[in-house]
Amino acid sequence: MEIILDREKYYFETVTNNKQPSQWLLLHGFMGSHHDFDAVIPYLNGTILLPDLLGHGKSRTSAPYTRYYIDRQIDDLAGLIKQRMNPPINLWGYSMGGRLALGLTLKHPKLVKRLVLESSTAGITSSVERLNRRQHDQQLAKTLKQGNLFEFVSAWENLKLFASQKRLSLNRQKFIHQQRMGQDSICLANSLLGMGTGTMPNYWPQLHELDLPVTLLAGALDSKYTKLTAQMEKILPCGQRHIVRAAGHNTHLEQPFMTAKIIKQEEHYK
Ligand SMILES: C=C(O[C@H]1C=C[C@H](C(=O)CCC(=O)O)[C@@H](C(=O)O)[C@@H]1O)C(=O)O
Repeated sequence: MEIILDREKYYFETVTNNKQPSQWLLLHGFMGSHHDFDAVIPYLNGTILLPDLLGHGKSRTSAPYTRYYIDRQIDDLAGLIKQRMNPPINLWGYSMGGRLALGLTLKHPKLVKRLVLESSTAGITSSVERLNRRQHDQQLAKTLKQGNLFEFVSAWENLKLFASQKRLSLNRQKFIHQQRMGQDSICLANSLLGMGTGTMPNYWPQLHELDLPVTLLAGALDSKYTKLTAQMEKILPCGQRHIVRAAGHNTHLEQPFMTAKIIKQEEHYK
């Protein structure tokens, strides 16, 4: 299905698992798509909306990088929730999708009743680190703008962050590789420039405002995001962190059953 949000065409799919009233909006990560959560969806209850985020999958655009600013995308997704869902909803973001989900919940708190942040962050607090990250992302964007998608994806897949994915079945590795190789390199470059981790606001000072249940997920093999989620849990009034054993950054891909079990276990209490 497609929807026009602030003059941009978004593609999304809807899965209805059962007659449970739960509503989920699932936001994929960088270079992902609505297929990102295929392995975990069968374990969820109710109705699940899966958009391709701006510049990803079938939501391609010729818009400049400024259209990707997180605040613009937050308002796009708020429009999707208001027009196609019955808020407040359950919102689950993975990695880049988690940064977007956090920003959406902070800006539109009435739309979200529960937030799940998988392997995500509230941004970079140090202005020097932010500048360094922006410069790093600009270099990555330059590679993509030169059309070197294969070179970019190969380097990305060899990041330490994704080392555990080399233990996945060849089918699963092929799935995620093809999902990345199927992207538009110019759109990816603009996504990095417009809403990279160094460009987004620093949300850390606002975390204490979130009075809704927040489930924090991190893979036991992902040392960077296990530390980041521990810091977030200390600040969040209703934060609950779970470490997914035998998983790295992408817990829903590497351990879909355990990831879903944690999500549903928390659902029981809320
Ligand atoms: C490389 C780092 O940060 C990137 C890693 C994860 C995020 C992401 O969405 C990855 C999705 C995937 O490939 O499965 C990405 C983002 O938030 O946009 C980060 O830039 C790092 O070392 O933190």
